Amino acid sequence: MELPQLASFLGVVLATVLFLKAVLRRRRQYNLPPGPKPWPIITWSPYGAYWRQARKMCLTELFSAKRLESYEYIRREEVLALLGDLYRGGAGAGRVVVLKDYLSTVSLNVITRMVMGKKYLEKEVRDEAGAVITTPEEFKWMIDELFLLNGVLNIGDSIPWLDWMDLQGYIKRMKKLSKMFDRFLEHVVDEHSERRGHEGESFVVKDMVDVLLQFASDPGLEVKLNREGVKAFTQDLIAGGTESSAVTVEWALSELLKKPEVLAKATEELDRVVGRGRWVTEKDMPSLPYVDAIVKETMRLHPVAPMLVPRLSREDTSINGYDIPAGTRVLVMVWSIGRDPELWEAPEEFMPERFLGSRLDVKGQDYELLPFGSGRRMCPGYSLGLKVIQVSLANLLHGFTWRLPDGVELSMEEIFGLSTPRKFPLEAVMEPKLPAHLYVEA
Ligand code: HEM
Repeated sequence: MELPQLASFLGVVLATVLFLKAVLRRRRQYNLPPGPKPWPIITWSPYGAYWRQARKMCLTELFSAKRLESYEYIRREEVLALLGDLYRGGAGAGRVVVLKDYLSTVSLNVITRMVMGKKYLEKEVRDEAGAVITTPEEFKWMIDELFLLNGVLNIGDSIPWLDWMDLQGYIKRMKKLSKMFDRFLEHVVDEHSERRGHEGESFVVKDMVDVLLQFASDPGLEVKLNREGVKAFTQDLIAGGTESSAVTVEWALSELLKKPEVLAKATEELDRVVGRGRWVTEKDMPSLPYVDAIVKETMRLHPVAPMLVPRLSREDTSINGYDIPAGTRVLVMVWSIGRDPELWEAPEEFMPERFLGSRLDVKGQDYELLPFGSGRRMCPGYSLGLKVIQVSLANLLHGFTWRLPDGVELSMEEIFGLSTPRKFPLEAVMEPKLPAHLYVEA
C-alpha cells in the first residue's frame, strides 16, 4: 500500500474492517494528533495522564449508570415538552413542520440541564450586577458555532506554513467563540461555586459541573483539575452531546418517510407494546426491538461522525503487512464501512430487519458498526446519546402520523464533513393520534 502524502503529514485512510481491527485493538501504538491550537478540549487531548483521568471521571462519575438513571426525569420532561410543543405549534392543523429546530431544542435542553443544571434557551442570563451574560439567541448561536467549528478541517493544521494566513477564517471564528463561551462558562462556574459555598455541609451535587468542581477540590487527583479544566470539560460535554442526537433522529424520520412499510411496522409494534393510552418511556425500550433496529440502521447509513477522531501512530508499525511509519495519521472511515457491499446485503437499502435477531450492536465491539467509535477513545456519552435518540424517536412515531408535504420529493443529500447532517432540513406534516389530553398535559 502506497501511503499518501497528505499535506505536511503522512496519512492513511482505513475503510475496511480488517485494517480497522488492527488499529483499534493495538491501542498502545496509536495516539491522537494535536487539535487546533485555541481549542482546549478533551476530544483532542493526546493520550496521557490528563486524558486518562478525564476518561475515568466520565466512566465512574459523569456517565455512570446510576447518574444517567438519576437524570431520567430530565429526559422525560424534555421529550414531553417536545411533543406538547409540536402539538401546539402546528401538528394537527395540517401545517408543515420543520423538525430540526424542535429536535435540537430537546437535546440542548437535556444536555444543559444535566451538565449545568438549567436551560439557557428560555431567558437571558444575567450576572449579580444585572449585566447580560448571554441571551437565548446568542446561546443558540454559540452552540451552533461550537458544533460547526468542532467539525471543520482547518488547512493550517495540515499545512503549518499556511497557518498564519487562516485562509478559511476558522481560527478567527474560534477565537471569537472561545472568548464568548469563556465569559459564559466563567459565570456558570461562579454560580456553582457560590452555591457550594453557601450550602456548606448540606451541599448536594445536582449536575455535572458540581461533580467537576468536586474533582477540582480533590487534592488526591493525579493531575490537578483547575478552573480552566472544569470549563474545557463542560464545553466538551455540551459540544459532544447536543447536535448528535438531533441529527440522528432527523435522519431516522427521513428514512421512514421514504419507507411507509417500515414506518407502519414501527407503529404496529408501539401500539402492541405501549398501547394508545400513554407515552413511551425508557423502560419500554427493551420491549421495542423494531424501533431499536431502526435506530441501528439509521446509524449504519448516517453515522453522525463519518470518520472517527484521527489516530496518530506512535511508533513504526505494520498493519496486515503494510508498513505504517511513526507519525502517520490514521483516519477510520465509519461511513464507508457501513455501506461496504462485502459486509452488508443491499447496503444502500434502509432495512431495519437486518438487525432483528442479530448480535450486532453499536457499543464498539462490532467493527462493522461504529457510530460511537471504539477502543479507548470511544464516545463516553454513547449510552446517554442512545437513550435520547431512542425515546425521542419512539414517542414521535407513537404520537403522530407522518407524511411529506404535498408534492415534495424528499432529498437525502447530506453535508459531508466531519459530521453528516441533512443538507436540507426535514419538513413534514404530522397528525396527532393519541387522546388529546396526553398532548395538553405534556
Ligand atoms: C448520537 C449521539 C452521539 C454520537 C453518534 C457520538 C459519536 C462520537 C464519536 C464517533 C466519537 C469519537 C470516537 C472514536 O474516535 O473512537 C465521540 C467522542 C466523544 N463524545 Fe460522543 N457521540 C454522541 C453523544 C455524546 C454525548 C451525549 C456526549 C456528552 C454529553 C459525548 C461526548 C463525547 C466526548 C467527550 C468524546 C471524546 C472522547 C475522547 O476523546 O476520549 N458524545 N462521540
